Amino acid sequence: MSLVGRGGSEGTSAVLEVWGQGRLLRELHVPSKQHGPLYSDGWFSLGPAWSPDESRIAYVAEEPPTTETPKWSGAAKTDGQEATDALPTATPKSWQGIGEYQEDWGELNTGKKTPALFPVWSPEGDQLVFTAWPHSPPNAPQFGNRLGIVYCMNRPCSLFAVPVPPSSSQSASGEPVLLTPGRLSACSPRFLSDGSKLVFLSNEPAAQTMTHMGTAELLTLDWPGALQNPEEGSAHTLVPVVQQSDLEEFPGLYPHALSESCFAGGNEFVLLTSQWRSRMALLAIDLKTGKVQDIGFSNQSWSLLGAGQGWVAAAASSPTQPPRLMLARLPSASTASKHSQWEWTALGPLGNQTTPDAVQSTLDGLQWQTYQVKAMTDPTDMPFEAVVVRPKGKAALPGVLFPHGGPHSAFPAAYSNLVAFQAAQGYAVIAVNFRGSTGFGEDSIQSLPGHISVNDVEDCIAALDHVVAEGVVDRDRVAVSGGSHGGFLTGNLLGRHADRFKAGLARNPVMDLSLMIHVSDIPDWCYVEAFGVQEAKRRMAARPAIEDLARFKEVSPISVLHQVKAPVLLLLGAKDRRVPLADGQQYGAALRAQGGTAKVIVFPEDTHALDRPQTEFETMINMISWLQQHI
Ligand SMILES: CC(=O)N[C@@H](C)C(=O)N[C@@H](C)C(=O)O
Repeated sequence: MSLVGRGGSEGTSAVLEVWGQGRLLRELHVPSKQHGPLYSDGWFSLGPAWSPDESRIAYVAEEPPTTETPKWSGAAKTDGQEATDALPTATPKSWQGIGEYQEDWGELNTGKKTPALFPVWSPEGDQLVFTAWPHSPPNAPQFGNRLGIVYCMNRPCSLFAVPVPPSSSQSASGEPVLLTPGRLSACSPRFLSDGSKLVFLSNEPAAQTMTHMGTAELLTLDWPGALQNPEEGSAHTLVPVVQQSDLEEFPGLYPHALSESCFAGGNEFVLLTSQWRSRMALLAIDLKTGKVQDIGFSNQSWSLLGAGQGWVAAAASSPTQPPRLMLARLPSASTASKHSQWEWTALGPLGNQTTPDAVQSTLDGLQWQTYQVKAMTDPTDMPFEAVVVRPKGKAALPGVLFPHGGPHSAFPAAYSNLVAFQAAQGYAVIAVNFRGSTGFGEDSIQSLPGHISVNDVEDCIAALDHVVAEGVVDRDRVAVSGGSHGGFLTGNLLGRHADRFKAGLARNPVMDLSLMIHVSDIPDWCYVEAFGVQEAKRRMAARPAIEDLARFKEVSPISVLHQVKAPVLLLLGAKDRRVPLADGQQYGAALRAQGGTAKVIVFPEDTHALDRPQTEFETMINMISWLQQHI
């Protein structure tokens, strides 16, 4: 039977639908006094889950809101008066106050306050295993607020098991057991089908260093041994952190989570999608040896959809090919270690939507290539890459330099509407995976904090010089475009290399860290990236020192605004809690005040990603028109 959870209407906080035999079999209405809204956001929960015998359901929901009736003890006492107890009549009975402000989990998690459970059922159905995030992270005790969690794998988290109470009982029985002592990070618990092991991910380097993303580890715990004897060091590391790797070598793991159905070949493999240099790779990891196989075609980016009943389903795409549904029969245990045994069949476009002929012929007219670029600042021995998408042909084209956000993320050579659209309009889009991007080893990630506005900026220039020298891009017709930290790079490139760019396009850009630090849901990010890991740990404070603000200013685009010559388009989300609206607005106003050209568009309902369908459309139209006007 399958389960669907949805929000309830008046009086109920959730409805759980039980489906079977192609119809709705049962609806369970949960009264709103029981708990708040149901979670199925893919971070705190994937939605409701059956116990192994399908007799019980576990899910994550918001705790009921706390309300408080204000207390008042009558008039203030004057000198010489005897203290009296609060007057019972002084407490209003007919209404409730709103209670103390409760923090939530920041950008994209507005209103989510106390979920902190992501349960999976133990194989016997007698325990729930879950990930818990402490509300005040032990690696950043200096901040008085809860810190944002989206795109932040550095938030400490642990695995716990809690005994499931008997059906007759209303409350949990027994204390939760910490399964991962001694670790700052453990998440995504998944049981092997035979119940012998718990497989999980750890983002230990990110949690230790505070960089928002890092190289992950894959680990196992014996079950139920881990429950009976949870000791530091009892987890077995299957895939360790990779510090650095050569071009053809495995560069480490960068998954966001393990998928719900991630095991293949009985208990032979765990499957996951991970950044591999400038590509998303589909990996099969041998659960006995930890050997990692890249099982997709290397000219595509992959995304695992699920595995089960002898099959693996995945989506594969490239910058010039929208995602296609791919299916492979799971190889038998004896042949699975040979790469050639993974034979994929393309079933057609994902979502069953055929690509219209006009779109297909436009895409057929595009080409893409990944370039290896040499760094010009220290450390020069670290690899980085640029993916160029452009119309077919030999002529040098007007270029759009396109650095990604994060900064510890990457542009994978996968399909992107925005990039394909700009290439289809005659531009060469140069997506730069500068040093510090994910997918190139932990040393590369750690090389950037403390050097932002220098190394990331100079890598973008080196990538641009490289493709100009290759004859791909016309040096005199270049724009720079990016979002968030990519917007930070856009602003810095426009100011620090003003003669190189004819236009700038920035989406929710970080233009002034000394402004952002006070209002963002990730103030720690400003310290780590501006000062570097060690110095950031020494300085971090909820109330930054004057010298800290000076450094934030120094690395920020706002400090080189006076050198900007290009017109700048700013696309901003009014509900962005990561890089608040004021950051882009201040930049636009200051650019105009010095006689420059700024066009500012504010999307009133948008958050950081600017990804609501109409916003995406308007963003693309405005960007292309800006490019056509100015380069
Ligand atoms: C960690 C983080 O959110 N950093 C922002 C400044 C940023 O660049 N965000 C990325 C993820 C983005 O592309 O929006």
